[in-house]
This record gives sequence, structure tokens and C-alpha cells, in this order.
Amino acid sequence: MTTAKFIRTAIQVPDAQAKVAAHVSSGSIEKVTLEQAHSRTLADTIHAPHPYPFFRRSGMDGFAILSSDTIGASSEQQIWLRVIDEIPCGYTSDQPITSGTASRIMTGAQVPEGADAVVMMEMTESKEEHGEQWIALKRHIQPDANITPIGLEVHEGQLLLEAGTIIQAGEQSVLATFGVGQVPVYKRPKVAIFATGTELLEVDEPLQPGRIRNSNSYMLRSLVVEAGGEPVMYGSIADDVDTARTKLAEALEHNDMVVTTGGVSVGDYDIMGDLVREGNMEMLFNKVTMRPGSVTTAAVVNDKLLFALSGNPGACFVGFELFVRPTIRTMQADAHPYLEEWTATLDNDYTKVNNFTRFVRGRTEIRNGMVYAKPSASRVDESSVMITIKDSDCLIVVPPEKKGIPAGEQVRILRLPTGHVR
Ligand SMILES: Nc1nc2c(c(=O)[nH]1)N[C@H]1C(S)=C(S)[C@@H](COP(=O)(O)OP(=O)(O)OC[C@H]3O[C@@H](n4cnc5c(N)ncnc54)[C@H](O)[C@@H]3O)O[C@H]1N2
Ligand code: MOO
Ligand SMILES: [Mg+2]
Repeated sequence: MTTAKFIRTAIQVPDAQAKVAAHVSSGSIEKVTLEQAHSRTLADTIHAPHPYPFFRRSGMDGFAILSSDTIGASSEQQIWLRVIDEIPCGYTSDQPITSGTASRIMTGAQVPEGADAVVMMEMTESKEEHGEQWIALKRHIQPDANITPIGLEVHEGQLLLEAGTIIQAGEQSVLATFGVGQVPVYKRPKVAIFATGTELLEVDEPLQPGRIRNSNSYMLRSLVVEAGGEPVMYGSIADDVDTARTKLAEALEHNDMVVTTGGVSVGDYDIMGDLVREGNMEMLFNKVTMRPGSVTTAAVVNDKLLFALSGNPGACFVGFELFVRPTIRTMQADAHPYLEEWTATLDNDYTKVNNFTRFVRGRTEIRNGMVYAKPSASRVDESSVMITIKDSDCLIVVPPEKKGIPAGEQVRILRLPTGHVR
């Protein structure tokens, strides 16, 4: 049998990634509240509208003084200063410090005019005389002591955050400090997910002979969230090309991209493959020189991307990490959308013979400051294996020319950003 189904041109992973990238640009922008901005990608550059600190700030609970008043002070020769005001945080004093006077001040309060130092409470003695408060100092206090000057951290106009920054705790702090309550961020792309397969059962259905529960949709859902997308679940459908066509049209209409799983190989019921070949979409590729995921298929329909990933869980996972994650990241203007590449020492022999580049699910470990990677599966790492996905934090790259790699050799690994919600 020689139908178009079987004739496929395999392309290399970087070429396939480039084909996808040519159809992706950063998405549109929206404003969200600071609370909602967590883990979102900033869409504008933020400059400081004012210096920070904005006023001369006391670093201690104590007294604002003139340092020159304390010259010559010692245990034998205490200097007495009259306390003229009390300045809690949030208040400003209208009484400037002049020679011979001091004001009680709290940590974080604005230092009054005239004062050029704050002395800690513990370094003073105090007394009350004729209704007046006095403090004594026993040593010389250096000018500027315990005063944080204006702009120590940030000067006015300083670049605070670049567009493309992911907003986490530190960025939240900056945005709040500078009064950015409505934050311009890239919209999360809406990613439709549906599974194909007559064998698929819903998660809460009892097992039946020959059937399995749809796990890929849930795996993909988590991956989309991790990548910063908004997953939209379209359930699963039987292997029927008409149903798939209708579902795909609906998913494309309401979402920014569509990810499907299953039915992309050459089997009689591999309907997604058939659908992509029908001709009303631009197929980017339907075979990649990688394993798992060799049948990963991508197409463009009305300017939107369709990723038809393998049904085999391991292949579906790798297909997502290499093609879908970078797309979601690029749509949020991530300058480094691909999985981070590290070098690691292989911990176990890897003996499999390959004709395609193999992306072996693995786990890293740091020992004596060195990164080691070992395959997650002790026996099987086939495309069909589901159970090792949870045990993996990297993909070990085994080039096609290698006939296995001995333990101790340096390997390229791709770090999986598992658990990081973007
Ligand atoms: N004659 C050939 N057979 C196969 C080839 C080939 O080149 N020639 N390629 C093999 C490779 S490689 C892979 S990978 C798979 C790809 O299969 P499909 O993408 O067509 O996926 P299905 O046939 O629908 O299912 C494969 C497998 O995965 C299970 N599955 C499907 N959907 C889900 C889901 N949502 N959750 C969990 N598991 C799912 C399904 O039951 C099958 O066991 O084809 C090889 N065959
Ligand atoms: O596409 Mo299959 O995943 O190469 O193993
Ligand atoms: Mg199949």
C-alpha cells in the first residue's frame, strides 16, 4: 500500500522548531491587577517615577540629632540634648533639629530637617526635668549614621523592569513600591486541548477491556498552565474524521492554538494525520527525526497553529516540550522560549541503538557541584511509557550516530521546567 499516509519526509528537530517559530509572534497585551500579575510576563518597560527611598529614612528606633553636637562626647563627658519632638513612621516633623536638640524617631520614619544622624535608643540615657525630656550621649556619632539617603536603592528614572520579565515575588515588590497597580502583561494564549481515540475513557469511568483512561489531556493541561497558557479542555472524541474536523473547527474558532493527542501515525484510525493531509491547512511537518515523538505533526489553519501530538504519552510529552511550550512562551515575548540546555555526566550506561535523536526522559542530581543525569526508566523508556514522566526533570539528548553512551560521558540535557507555573 502506498498512500500519502506512508510517505512522509522526516525533518530535524531544529528545522521543525524553526518552521513553527516562523508562524509565532508575541501576542496581544492586557492590563491586570498586581495580584493577577503573578507569573505573568511584563509587556512594557518600567522606569522609576521617583527615587527610592523617597525621603531620608531612619534605620533605627532612636533619636535624630546633629552629629556635630556629639564631638568630644565620652563616658566621662556626656552630652545632653533636649528632645523637641517624637516622629513615628508615617509622620513628618515640622521642628528642625538645631544644635542642642534631638527628636525621638522610629525605624522607617522621615528624618527631620537639620538632623544628620540617628543614634540608637540603646546608646542613650534619658531624663525628665521641668517637664522637658533630655537624652545623654556618651560617644561621638558619625555624620549620616543610621540614615538611609534618598535614592540609595533606586534613582529617579532608573530602569526597573524590562519588558519580557516574568513577574514573581521580587517584581511584585518593585511594582507595588512604585505604584504600578495595573500591570501591562502579555495575554495568556488560549490553548484548546482534545484527545482522539475510541479507546479513551473518562477519568471517572470504570475500566473496560481494551480501553484506557484519557491521561494525555490532563498531562497537556498541566503543561499548558506551566508554560503560561490558558488551557481549554475539549474532552476526547472517537476516531472519526468528521467528528475530528468539527471539533477542530470549533476549537480553532475560539482559541489561539489547538493541541491534539493521538491518531497521527499510519494506522487505519489515525484520523488526525488524515485531517491534516486533507489540504485545507498548511502542513508544516508530520515526521521529525526524534524519538519519542517522530510522528509529531504541526499545521497552520487560518493563521493559527495546530499541534497534532502523538497519542503515546511519552511522545506526546516530548512533542509538547519541544514544540508547544516554546510557542506559548514566544507568544508571551519570552526571549528564551526553548528548553534550557545543560551539560551533564551520564550516570548509567545508555545502550539503546538509535537512528533518530533520542530524547530520553531523565533525572538530574547534583553531586560535588557536578550535574549528573540518569534515565528515569530502569527498563523501558519507550514512547508508550507514561509512568516516568512524573520522575523526569530533563531530557537526555542521545544523538542518532551514537550506538549508546557509556556512564561517565558528557551529554547534552534539556532541562524541563517542571512545576514552575508561568
Ligand atoms: N506501522 C507503524 N506503526 C506505528 C508507527 C509507524 O511509524 N508505523 N509509529 C509508532 C510511533 S513512533 C508512535 S509514537 C505511535 C503514534 O501513535 P498515534 O499518535 O497515532 O496515537 P494513537 O494510535 O492514537 O495511540 C497510540 C497509543 O497511545 C495511547 N493513547 C492515545 N491517546 C491517549 C490519551 N489521550 N491518553 C493516554 N494514552 C493515549 C493509545 O491507546 C495507544 O496505545 O504509533 C506507532 N505505530
Ligand atoms: O513517534 Mo514515536 O514517539 O517516535 O515513538
Ligand atoms: Mg496510531
